[in-house]
Amino acid sequence: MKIIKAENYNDMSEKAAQFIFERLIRGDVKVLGLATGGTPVGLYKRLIKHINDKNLSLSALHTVNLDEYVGLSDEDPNSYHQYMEDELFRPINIPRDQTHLPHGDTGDSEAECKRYERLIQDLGGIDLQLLGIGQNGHIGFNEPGSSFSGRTAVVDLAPSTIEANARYFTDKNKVPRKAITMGIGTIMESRSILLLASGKDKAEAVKKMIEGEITEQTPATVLQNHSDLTVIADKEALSQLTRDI
Ligand SMILES: O=P(O)(O)OC[C@H]1O[C@](O)(CO)[C@@H](O)[C@@H]1O
Repeated sequence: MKIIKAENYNDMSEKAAQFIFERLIRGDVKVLGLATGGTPVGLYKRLIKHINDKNLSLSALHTVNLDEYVGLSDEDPNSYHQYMEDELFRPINIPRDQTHLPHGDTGDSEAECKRYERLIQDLGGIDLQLLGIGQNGHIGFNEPGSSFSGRTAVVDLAPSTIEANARYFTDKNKVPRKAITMGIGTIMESRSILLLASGKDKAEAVKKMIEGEITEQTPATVLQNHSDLTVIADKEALSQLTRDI
């Protein structure tokens, strides 16, 4: 595991944008795994600028997102489809049939999970997967207790996750209770992983992820077993580590 310490959120975002952009330019990343949530917003802003300033062609790139809420259509303003349109896809020139997310409203989520898992395999797997981390140590929407060998599946969201994500919804009662998420087994097969964390709210989860016992009760601890994991986190998120970075 490589840990890169950032001064603050902006510094984390710039370091992460550089990290991804360098690998895109080198052609190392043909399939890029993307994340949603508050954490990567600053990274996406900067990545857009790097891509557009350098006129980098993304014509061969495929992206696969970690998750989507069950019950929301692709057009729903709270869907992760719309988040990705707003935060990354619209401002860059990427073929839309190469940006992939699970669909939340197919009416047959089990079949959708199978389709999405197969798609990832058909693309040849993920070269670089971007992750955030939940305060309870979740990755994607894999909540505490999720199997380390899980594949893309429908999951129930933890009450704390519903609470944390309510800030994006006008009505807290409208936060979906279920999501489709890439499984931990699927995520762990990514050839490289980049995890971002910012702020003291994430410090306990980050400490467990880096120094804690590997347990399904804290999903992110499985990342200790990954052979190519980079963590870019700011000082506050790293503040509970017992060792100095
Ligand atoms: O970046 P945030 O908003 O703190 O969210 C952390 C994690 O929680 C999720 O948003 C899911 O609740 C993940 O997608 C994200 O990685």
